[in-house]
Amino acid sequence: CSSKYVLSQMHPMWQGPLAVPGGDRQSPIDIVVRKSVFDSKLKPLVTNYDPQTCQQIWNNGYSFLVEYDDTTDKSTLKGGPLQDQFRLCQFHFHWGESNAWGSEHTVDRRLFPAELHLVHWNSDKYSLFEEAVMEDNGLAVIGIFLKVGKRHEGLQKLVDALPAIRHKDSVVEFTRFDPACLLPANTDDYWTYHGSLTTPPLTESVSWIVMKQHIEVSHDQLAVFRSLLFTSAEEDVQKSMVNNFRVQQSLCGRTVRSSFT
Ligand SMILES: NS(O)(O)c1ccc(OCc2cn(-c3ccccc3)nn2)cc1
Ligand SMILES: [Zn+2]
Repeated sequence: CSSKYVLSQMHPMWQGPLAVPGGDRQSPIDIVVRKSVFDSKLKPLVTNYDPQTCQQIWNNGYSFLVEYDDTTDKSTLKGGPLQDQFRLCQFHFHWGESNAWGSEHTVDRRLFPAELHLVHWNSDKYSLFEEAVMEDNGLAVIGIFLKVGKRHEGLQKLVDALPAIRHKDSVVEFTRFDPACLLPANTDDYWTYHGSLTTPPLTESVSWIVMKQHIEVSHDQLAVFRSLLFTSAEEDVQKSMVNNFRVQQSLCGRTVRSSFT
């Protein structure tokens, strides 16, 4: 980007750096459909998730994370735009205080009420997430838009666990959850671009894969997300965990490719 610093309009709740030195591939972005470039070399995504690797669910003060055992290649992502094999380490969501907004990416400026991120790291090249997160081809994140509609049966097990992790830093055991149930029916159609983490440390290490097809969850299921708190049990002022999204960042000349015409 022309400016040396990309001012990230950090949400008030963030302590992170206000400016990212030399940030020219920051996320999220607005996906301008008619400017995306079809790439026939983009393959279908290949996910292989083992529900037995699901370990815990916790509130990290930004979102709630479902964490997977990533010490072996049991839950993996490959194909799509990726050259290497990536291991699933966690998934989490971003959402608004109302159904009118909440997603991080937008499509032709359209906002969705929430967005799911499935976070994977390059296990062909690195041995730990913490290592991969600093490298430019270290991570692959699948972004899936949520719309309010019919109840998502697979999501309910996760929704039922949320009251137990209302406060920041609370964690409960969470097992045998198959993240494949959160994927849309069609995973062949996606946009992909090189970007960054959308929360600190905002490192520019992510191959983003944003699904064209959304999933549906019920109003009540999304309302339980909003019952979570940014704050820990000891704090005297409790703040609802809502609007935990970053605003769109400049494209800085990047091309968004599409796997479909
Ligand atoms: N929202 S998003 O999908 O873009 C997304 C995905 C993953 C994120 O991880 C932050 C993080 C970094 N580290 C870390 C720990 C030790 C050393 C280095 C880094 N731990 N968690 C943030 C945002
Ligand atoms: Zn995220």
